[in-house]
Amino acid sequence: QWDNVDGGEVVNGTAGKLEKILVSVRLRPLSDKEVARGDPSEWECISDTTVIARSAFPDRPTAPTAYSFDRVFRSDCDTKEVYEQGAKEVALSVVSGINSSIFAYGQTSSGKTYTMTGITECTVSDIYAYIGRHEERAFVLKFSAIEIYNEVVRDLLSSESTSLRLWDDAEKGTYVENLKEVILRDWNHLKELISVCEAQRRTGETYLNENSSRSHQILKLTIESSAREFLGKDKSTTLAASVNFVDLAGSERASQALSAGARLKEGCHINRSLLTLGTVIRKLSKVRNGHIPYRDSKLTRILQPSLGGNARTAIICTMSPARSYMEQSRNTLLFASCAKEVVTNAQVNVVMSDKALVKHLQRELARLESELRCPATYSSLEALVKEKDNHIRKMEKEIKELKVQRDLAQSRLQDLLQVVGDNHVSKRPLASGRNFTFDVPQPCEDQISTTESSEVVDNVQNFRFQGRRAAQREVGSQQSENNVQFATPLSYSVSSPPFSGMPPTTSRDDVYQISNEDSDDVCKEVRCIETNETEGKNGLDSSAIGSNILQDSNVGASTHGNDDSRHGDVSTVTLEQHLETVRKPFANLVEDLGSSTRNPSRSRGIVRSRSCRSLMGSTLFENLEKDDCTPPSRRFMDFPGRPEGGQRRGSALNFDAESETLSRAGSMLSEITTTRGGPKANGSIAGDTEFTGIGEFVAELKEMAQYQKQLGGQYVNGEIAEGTVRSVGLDPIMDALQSPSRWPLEFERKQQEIIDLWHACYASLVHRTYFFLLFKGDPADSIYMEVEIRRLSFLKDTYGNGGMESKVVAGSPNTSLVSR
Ligand SMILES: Nc1ncnc2c1ncn2[C@@H]1O[C@H](COP(=O)(O)OP(=O)(O)OP(=O)(O)O)[C@@H](O)[C@H]1O
Repeated sequence: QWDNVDGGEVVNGTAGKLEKILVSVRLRPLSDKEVARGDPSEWECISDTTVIARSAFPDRPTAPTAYSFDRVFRSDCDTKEVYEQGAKEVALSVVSGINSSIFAYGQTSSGKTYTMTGITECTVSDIYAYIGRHEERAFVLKFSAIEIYNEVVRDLLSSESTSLRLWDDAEKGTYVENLKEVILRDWNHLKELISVCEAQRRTGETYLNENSSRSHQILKLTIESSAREFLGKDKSTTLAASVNFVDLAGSERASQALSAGARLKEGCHINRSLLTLGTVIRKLSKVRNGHIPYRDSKLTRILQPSLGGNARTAIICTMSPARSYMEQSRNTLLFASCAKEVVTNAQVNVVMSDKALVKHLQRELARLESELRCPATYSSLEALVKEKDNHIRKMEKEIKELKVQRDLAQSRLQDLLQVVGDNHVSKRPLASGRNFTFDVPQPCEDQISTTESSEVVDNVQNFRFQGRRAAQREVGSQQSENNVQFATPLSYSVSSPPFSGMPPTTSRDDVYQISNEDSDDVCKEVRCIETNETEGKNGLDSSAIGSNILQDSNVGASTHGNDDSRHGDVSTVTLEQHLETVRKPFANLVEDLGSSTRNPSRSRGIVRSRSCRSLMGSTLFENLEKDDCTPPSRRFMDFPGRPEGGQRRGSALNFDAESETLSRAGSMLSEITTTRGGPKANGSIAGDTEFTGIGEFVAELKEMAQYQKQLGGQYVNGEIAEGTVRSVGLDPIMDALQSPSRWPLEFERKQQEIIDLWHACYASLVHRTYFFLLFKGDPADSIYMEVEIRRLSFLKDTYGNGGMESKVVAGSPNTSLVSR
């Protein structure tokens, strides 16, 4: 290890080595007194590592009698052997720059001083022998000695009996202030000093020991060594370590030592220090991370490095073999048992010479100065932050511009929609199941492509509908092709919202996706004009708008019919042309509506979706509302403008083929009739009451609830009781139903509520309460169908087919569900 530290620059504090405290037990022979009183030897070393009690402990008969340690020494072992096997290796670590400590622990008169004196002599002897063998190094030995008596620290090399204070230092740890440290000249010099210490140490006569050591004694030998080769040179470093020889005061109980007066006081202090030592050892043996009460006694404060710290430690526990001290001996062995679990972390302590230290510090200073002058890392980080800041500012600016552009585009779009709405007198502006889709730049900011958005304003007016539509014979297919699309590169998904459980669409209405490369369900599609599609062939069918909206229950049978008549040539039409085309049926519709509403007060029209408002702006809806544009469904059914053969083509809904059910994934009129009580309703609810809007339905529902209440019905625990109708708690559900464009987002959350609602409705249906629920047609057609499927499935599972007839009829873009 010398070579390691002298070959050049030395790193201070090399990696330590974890090791357990070396613990051995030494039995002394029976003393003359013990022999005289016939106190038998109760302990026996049965091996080099195990000592046993020959008989059980009087107070604790079940306590173990065998104890094992690193080494146990019989009473006939001399101190040299104890040193060789129980202390030497640890003690001599000091010459390698490693701190070490040798403890003697045991009750009074057990042989601690006897043992420690021998150990100290042996160690010093070996150290000098070592020095003699290593002439290449220059050694400096320093000696100091203290005793801790009644918690007072005293310098044993000083004639003054003043109390020395303890100080804590970040580097040195706890040290004794003004402690005399004598540089040893030679081995004889040390012997003299040890003699002085013995003379100075307080002793007193106790019942157990005529010459009892009443204090804790710590002899400290510090060894510093340097390679002579490097002495006085820059490379010179020094190993410095100390070895402590700790002769503890007796660990006996005061009562046993028959202490009184001054001796009792000593015993209290001794035991306090020993108690703390025991606590520290015990805690260290269990957990190293917890609080260790080193500071509870001066003994443990001073010896802290030797107790779980930077030192190698050996403890020799001495004990009397006499039976009369069995309990004390057992306590000693318990302490030893804990001590052997304690781990220390000793490391080589290297001290640089002043010159080496100065040189090292100079190098460190130069390095730091260099970093300050050329803070490459710092500057690069700073530049990076700056760059990011600029980027963020740029993006914020772009976002701002995009928002302006978006608003502008929306505004223009609304104008356009208004134009459409003005002519779209039909009260089904959101013709579901059919597509006439165009992008609405709704606030999907996170999907706005920066590069694309700049073109929005310029291009938004140049929209064209793109797609193929089937020409309608009835209309004359004056427009053979509609290829109108929004040319704006700012596009949003117009695809139908996906959902599970939906049967595949066999000939789903045209769904034209307009530059929907960023298709996402979050972005909504607004269908305000219908187009029809037949694979590969398209045509403009203005009547299809009406046919989509107005269908009677008989149309269902032809829903999946062939659509050859729709085939037409593909061509491009202008928006104006198309608008003109779509105006016609709506105009007819309005005309028709004007005189046909049976109950005008109930024909307030579709309660529109708030989200649709947000999507489309208020203008269209305002117009629709103003026009009272939701026609009675019967009127829709009777709508004369519906072309022959202009069947809707819907998606398949795999419902019971046995029933009168026609499935389609588009919007449709659904009727559920029941054979359980009440007349069969078809197209309207019993009593010839029609509801043409959800808002109206809700109102009616509430009205019915009130009526039911008046009739004595009651709402019991959220369940439908006979003669009652659930009106409480419907609003949130209805609110959801009125926001179909939000359904793709909220469907998962709302669907159970919706199903619950239907459950309630059907429960009421069973009890002859009639409901009519009008779903507004919307892009969320597929979701309607999902609801439909679930509802029908639910009803079927719950009530069975026998009690219910279901009929799903393609027709109106509204999904009207009539139950009774
Ligand atoms: N291994 C031993 N062989 C022979 N005699 C011993 C041995 N150990 C101790 N003795 C003797 O026992 C007596 C008490 O020993 P010692 O003073 O060392 O005990 P102690 O533990 O230091 O007691 P105290 O704590 O009171 O100072 C001494 O007379 C000592 O010579």
